[in-house]
Amino acid sequence: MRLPEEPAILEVRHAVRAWLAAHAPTGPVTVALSGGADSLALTAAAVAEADVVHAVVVDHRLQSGSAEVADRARQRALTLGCLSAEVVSVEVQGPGGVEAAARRARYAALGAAAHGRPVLLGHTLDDQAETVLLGLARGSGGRSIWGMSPFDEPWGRPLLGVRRAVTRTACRELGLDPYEDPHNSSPDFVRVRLRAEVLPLLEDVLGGGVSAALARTADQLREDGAVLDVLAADVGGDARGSGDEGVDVAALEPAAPPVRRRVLRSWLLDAGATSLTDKQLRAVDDLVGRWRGQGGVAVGGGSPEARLVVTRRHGRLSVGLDDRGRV
Ligand SMILES: Nc1ncnc2c1ncn2[C@@H]1O[C@H](COP(=O)(O)OP(=O)(O)OP(=O)(O)O)[C@@H](O)[C@H]1O
Repeated sequence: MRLPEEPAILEVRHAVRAWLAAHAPTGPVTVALSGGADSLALTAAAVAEADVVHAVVVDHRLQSGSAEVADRARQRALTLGCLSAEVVSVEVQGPGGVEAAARRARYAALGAAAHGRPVLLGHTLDDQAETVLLGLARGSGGRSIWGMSPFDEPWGRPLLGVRRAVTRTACRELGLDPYEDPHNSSPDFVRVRLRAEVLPLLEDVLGGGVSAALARTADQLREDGAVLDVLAADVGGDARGSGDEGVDVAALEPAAPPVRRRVLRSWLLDAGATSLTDKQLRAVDDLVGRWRGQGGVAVGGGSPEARLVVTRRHGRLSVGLDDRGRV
């Protein structure tokens, strides 16, 4: 299908072209197509810009008629010029609520269907702004306000600089009527209320440009954070030794606290810690940077009978299970 030379679809194409040049200059790509405006515009632009495009549509089977919605998206992908288009049905189950379970199932299915190709997702600048605001408000650590990365292999997000309104206009220019997921307008979802109520209010009070500013801030923080990650990988290589030998305090202590906490965080996650809080991480770091012979620090993880505890002995930190009464 030949695309019209209209401003919105040209903007989407430009974004996809720039992404391909930076991350996947040759070869086929997979597009994750929900049938919504963002991924429809993305698919059309990808077909125009990439060598070969395969589309994958995930049917979560959570609403009646979902198979028809998925099949319509599949046919659209073929009409737009994708070389192949398949629907993958998934079983949505497991912990953490339906939304989280659907996301897990979706990413697993998309990853499996991609056969090693980059998978392009239709997240826009507005999605990025919502993600950053959510992370900021929940206070779940610096990393949560980095937002989404343009390329986190295999996941590619070419539209992070494109407004949602542009993808909608692009669909109109293409004569496509995108699927409107009823969840996207249900006030039961925090993200929907952020989109419909909070961000417009912030834009009004602060005089506009809030979404773009949030997205820009995320980009800057992600770049800064990546530098700290590299430093932490270096220090961690010296301090952690091999296997479960624990952490050598002398190798870790000279590093700056944010670097130390990164090393400790990845060590603890590898050791099975879960839901690590900033408070716990700082208490573990105190065993390094503010040592005064204090006792062990319990962190999330372990089992109902025994908790995971970090202790310092003979210049090394170690982590192990301790029964609940002891520390
Ligand atoms: N059912 C689906 N099938 C294929 N791809 C999908 C599907 N749903 C979403 N996607 C892909 O994910 C992108 C983001 O979708 P959406 O914003 O609805 O998901 P989200 O749950 O907010 O994202 P995330 O899962 O990263 O939090 C879409 O533009 C599309 O590329």
